[in-house]
Amino acid sequence: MLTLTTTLYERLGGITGITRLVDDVVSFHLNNPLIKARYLPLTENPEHFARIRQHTINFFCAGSGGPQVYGGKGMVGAHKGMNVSEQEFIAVIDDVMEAMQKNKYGETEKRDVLAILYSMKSEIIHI
Ligand code: HEM
Repeated sequence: MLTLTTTLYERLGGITGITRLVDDVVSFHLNNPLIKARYLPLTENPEHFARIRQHTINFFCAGSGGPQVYGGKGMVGAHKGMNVSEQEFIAVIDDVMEAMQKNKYGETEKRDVLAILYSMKSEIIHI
């Protein structure tokens, strides 16, 4: 029997769709009163900002089945010392869901991304 599978990466629109999504998420974060203080300092250093943005795009691509290689820190290393709260964690996920809504992704894709993000909770909060 022939089985056709589509990766989440493909369903997210590949590198083009994911780049658009990440840029929308960043812009939502910078306007979200619950978390903007965490991200605003990044805008003061354009090179650092560009590096984190590129890492985040590659992280999403690689994590959803794309060919890109993620070269940033692991989730514990990236968030250690921030003592991120549960509320901030949910705020980040809410922004991702809102950005997916804006870009008209389907319920299946939103559910898949939600499950992947939620699974990282213990590597990100209170560390
Ligand atoms: C599932 C949720 C999350 C994922 C998948 C995620 C993912 C990432 C990734 C891939 C990076 C780039 C690391 C690097 O370039 O080495 C990063 C950096 C960062 N994250 Fe998260 N993150 C999440 C939640 C959060 C939360 C809740 C906060 C705080 C509100 C946060 C704040 C930051 C900040 C400030 C940076 C930049 C760190 C730096 O300047 O080196 N993240 N995150």
